[in-house]
Amino acid sequence: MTLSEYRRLIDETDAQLVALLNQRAELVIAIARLKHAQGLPVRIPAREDEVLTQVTAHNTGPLDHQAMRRLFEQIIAESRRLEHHILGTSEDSPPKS
Ligand SMILES: C=C(O[C@@H]1C=C(C(=O)O)C=C[C@H]1O)C(=O)O
Repeated sequence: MTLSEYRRLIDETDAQLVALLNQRAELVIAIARLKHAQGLPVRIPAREDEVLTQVTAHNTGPLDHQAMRRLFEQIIAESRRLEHHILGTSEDSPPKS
């Protein structure tokens, strides 16, 4: 395959990643509203650990577990940011009652 053909495949893969990340973000928004209604905080460290454990369990490379973990730590951080944006809260404040 040529360089431009590989780059075309990268572009298509990136488009799929963008769609999947936004699909995940829609789920995060739904969860944010449910947690807010139940008086739960945005950040649930035990759940974040579970997500990261599952991600590395599914990972078969060539990205190593640490690389995948760093990527998902960033995704989770952006998810929390989105939740706060949707709820009108800040990272430092406790959940609104
Ligand atoms: C989406 C949630 O909210 C936060 C974001 C998480 C994520 O992006 O996976 C996990 C836990 C929470 O800190 C959740 O509680 O499930």
